[in-house]
Amino acid sequence: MNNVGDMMNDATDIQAEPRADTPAPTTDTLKMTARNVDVFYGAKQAIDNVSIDIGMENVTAFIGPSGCGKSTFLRCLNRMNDTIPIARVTGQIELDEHDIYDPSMDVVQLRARVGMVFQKPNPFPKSIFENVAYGPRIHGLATSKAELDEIVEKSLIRAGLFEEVKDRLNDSGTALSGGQQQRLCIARAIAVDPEVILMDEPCSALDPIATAKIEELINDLRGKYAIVIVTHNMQQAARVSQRTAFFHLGTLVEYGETSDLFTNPSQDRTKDYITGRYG
Ligand SMILES: Nc1ncnc2c1ncn2[C@@H]1O[C@H](COP(=O)(O)OP(=O)(O)OP(=O)(O)O)[C@@H](O)[C@H]1O
Repeated sequence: MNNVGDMMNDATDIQAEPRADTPAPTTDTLKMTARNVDVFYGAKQAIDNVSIDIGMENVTAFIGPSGCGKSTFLRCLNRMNDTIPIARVTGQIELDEHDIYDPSMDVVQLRARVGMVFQKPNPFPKSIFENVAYGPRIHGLATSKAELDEIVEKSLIRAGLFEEVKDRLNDSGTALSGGQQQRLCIARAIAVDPEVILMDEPCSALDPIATAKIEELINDLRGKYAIVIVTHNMQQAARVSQRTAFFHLGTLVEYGETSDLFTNPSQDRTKDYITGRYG
């Protein structure tokens, strides 16, 4: 299925699944779980009692109107909110059943295991090679130059960029096109061997062709990493994800199979959103 319209047509083929009330992706290997998560910025509450399970095999999309808390919640999953002084997170979030907010958790390691790709491509002002080599080097993943070269090449191949840059690895990463820069950022995340990749509107700064390439890449990476993507674009959620979580006003309204949520939402608020009544 390629778009929401196709889904509507194919609605009769879709298997019924447990719905919003359960946070569990029933057929996936569980990778991350969040329970009763609240996030406050100072006195303002941005996330209210969110519980969700993130599976390994499927891409999970977070959708919802602007300001509903999608990015805030995404950033909880690798403690990126720690970098915002007024942000306070309560509740429990586990990665492979280990509490990521436990004081013994090494946040640098956590962010290698749970990598992040941002809205605006943000390569370091260094060469293409160095952008990818930096993480493996600081995490001690290569014992020789040959090993480091191999990691860089493999990561660029996996990010679908190698063919375009193999003859100019010493050129600056910032000289690439926006779409190439975003794939470089994905290669950078991949290079430290993550288990989860969080993507915060990774295509919002890209043109349609670059967007299509990133979506194709997400499909290729599915199953190799648990992938969570925040997107404003419902067609994109339908194209790349198998699970969708709909957020509204800081709450998780509904979470289920993407095909199910778009064709047969269980909540009125989800229905209003996907039919364009607000947002
Ligand atoms: N650093 C911050 N300091 C204070 N408030 C913040 C901060 N970041 C987000 N917020 C507030 O938290 C709420 C949720 O914002 P968030 O960016 O998570 O929503 P979103 O659904 O990702 O929105 P968008 O789709 O527009 O990116 C909003 O009211 C926002 O103003």
